[in-house]
Amino acid sequence: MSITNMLIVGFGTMTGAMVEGWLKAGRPATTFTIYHPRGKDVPDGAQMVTQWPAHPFDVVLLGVKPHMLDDVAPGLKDAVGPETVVISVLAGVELASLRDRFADAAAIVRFMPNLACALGKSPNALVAEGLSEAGKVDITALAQELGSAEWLESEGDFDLVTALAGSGPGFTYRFIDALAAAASRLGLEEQQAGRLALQMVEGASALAARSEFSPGELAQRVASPGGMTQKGLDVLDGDDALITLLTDTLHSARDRGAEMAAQARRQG
Ligand SMILES: NC(=O)C1=CN([C@@H]2O[C@H](COP(=O)(O)OP(=O)(O)OC[C@H]3O[C@@H](n4cnc5c(N)ncnc54)[C@H](OP(=O)(O)O)[C@@H]3O)[C@@H](O)[C@H]2O)C=CC1
Ligand SMILES: O=C(O)[C@@H]1CCC=N1
Repeated sequence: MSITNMLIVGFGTMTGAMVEGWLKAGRPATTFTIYHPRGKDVPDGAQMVTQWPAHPFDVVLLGVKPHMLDDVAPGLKDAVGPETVVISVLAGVELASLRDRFADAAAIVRFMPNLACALGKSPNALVAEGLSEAGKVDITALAQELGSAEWLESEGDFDLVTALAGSGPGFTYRFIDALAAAASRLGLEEQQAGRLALQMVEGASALAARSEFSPGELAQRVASPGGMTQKGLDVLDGDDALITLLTDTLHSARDRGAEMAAQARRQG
């Protein structure tokens, strides 16, 4: 298979970032047809349609909110043909639930990106059923244009991976704000605390991404024995405080994925 046309249903924050990334990676805008019942602005060269297409596409990308799956699935009966790969970024919605709605599709792919797609820096988790070897090559290329392609052997960990890599930016932004708020509580001017926290995280993550050292080793390189950093790390590490907090965070997000999966199963 080779992907020359893609229908996008649900062109919002997430799929908008994906298209931005694909365009930056050099995919032609003419690849993209975007369906919205009331129309909306799309990138130059992409096509906007307000009626359901009457012909099949290479790829149909689902980007509506998970609870809206059944609002759009019936309209896709002609757009999803026997050669079509359906890609879903819907959190929690399982392959089997998607297959229930798109019985004719060649393959179903769950694709979990994050908003860094727009910069080509999203870690993209993937799991599929029905995908040929050639299809896997094409979908891997699509994912790599937005960052990386992390194929999972099975769907069992998909909600956990979603919590880590899909929701993760939300948790990271909260961490940045919390650092700034903490500095502000301790007396630093609020705006300055915000700037320092954000630039610190940007530099630290860029360094970790290209360093020969692991994050743990880098932390040791920052912490002079008996110095300031070690005193702070002792707070984060004591009683596994940070790990416990993040385990609870991922656990809660993952469980919500399971609830959403159950809702999509019930509707099918
Ligand atoms: N945001 C994120 O970081 C991530 C989101 N996701 C997944 O992406 C999906 C979308 O989330 P997100 O982009 O944040 O949400 P948005 O609300 O930004 O996007 C959803 C889009 O769907 C459109 N829409 C609503 N009804 C229809 C319809 N009947 N036909 C066509 N389009 C319609 C909405 O248009 P309108 O506003 O006009 O109603 C909106 O633009 C979710 O399933 C989520 O789980 C996955 C990973 C990360
Ligand atoms: O919050 C959500 O449900 C989606 C999944 C990952 C990011 N946003």
